[in-house]
Amino acid sequence: MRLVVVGASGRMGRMLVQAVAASEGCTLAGAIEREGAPALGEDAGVLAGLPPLGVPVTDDPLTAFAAADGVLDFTAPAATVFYAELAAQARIVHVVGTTGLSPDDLRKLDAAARHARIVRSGNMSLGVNLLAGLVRKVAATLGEEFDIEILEMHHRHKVDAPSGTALLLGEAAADGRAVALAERKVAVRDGQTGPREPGTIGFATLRGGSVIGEHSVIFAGAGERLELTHRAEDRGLFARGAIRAALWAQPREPGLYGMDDVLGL
Ligand SMILES: NC(=O)c1ccc[n+]([C@@H]2O[C@H](COP(=O)([O-])OP(=O)(O)OC[C@H]3O[C@@H](n4cnc5c(N)ncnc54)[C@H](O)[C@@H]3O)[C@@H](O)[C@H]2O)c1
Ligand SMILES: O=C(O)C1=N[C@H](C(=O)O)CCC1
Repeated sequence: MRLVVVGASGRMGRMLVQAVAASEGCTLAGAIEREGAPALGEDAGVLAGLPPLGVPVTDDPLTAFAAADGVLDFTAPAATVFYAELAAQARIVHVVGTTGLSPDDLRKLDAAARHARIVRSGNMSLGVNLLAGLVRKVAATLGEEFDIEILEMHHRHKVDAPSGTALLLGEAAADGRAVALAERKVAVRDGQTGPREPGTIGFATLRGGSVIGEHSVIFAGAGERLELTHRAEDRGLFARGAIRAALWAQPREPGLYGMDDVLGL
């Protein structure tokens, strides 16, 4: 499968280039960065700490997409919406790892998925997607007498909160309780908040250092507390998940898929 990495000089972009180079059956068909990015013109392999791959980083996605079967996109919301339209026009697979998308951005991805095969997930790891299934089940089993709180920590460079993973886990909890997350979500507490409103799903965000990604879903009841935790130890995990998603999506019909589809969960 010929894959283009957009955001090729980012933390995830470099991991994706490494993972494509290491994946049998995959070749790096292009490496794209934003206009003016310092990495333009550099070899994508060298940027990723590999020997040269003969693929220079460019800001010309049209040419790259025309010669590709799929695009791996861990960039920023506006860029992802733009690439979704291009990928749909080129009829290639679009794997979206970007988080922090607004409801309007998500509507645009839905529209693009009428023509494109899009796989989007706030977390491409097997562990987190398994955890989401467990959270759904525990939330359904325990009921509202257990308060649900989602705690996450990431590195100091992360720009969105709550994390895409925290929101994915929140959706799973809400789903387990057959409620809408948008109506139950409490993402900020400050000052005289009053007591906790029953049935809400709380989010707490920590940022610092080089933490790759840690998430705990806490079910706090009267006299006991259940905590389910995932710790990512290597960004390569997300990159390998993205390649798995691209290979899975290649023979599918246009549509918007999740990692649960890819992993058969
Ligand atoms: N879903 C997952 O499993 C998962 C895992 C890790 C990170 N992420 C998400 O991936 C995104 C990127 O994370 P990161 O740590 O690599 O960030 P980063 O800032 O290191 O990298 C983002 C890269 O995208 C580039 N970029 C921005 N606009 C662009 C455009 N229009 N065209 C091409 N490139 C563009 C930036 O220049 C940068 O190099 C974030 O939203 C993060 O939350 C998701
Ligand atoms: O480093 C990041 O940024 C990560 N983003 C995803 C999220 O928002 O959950 C996945 C974990 C790493």
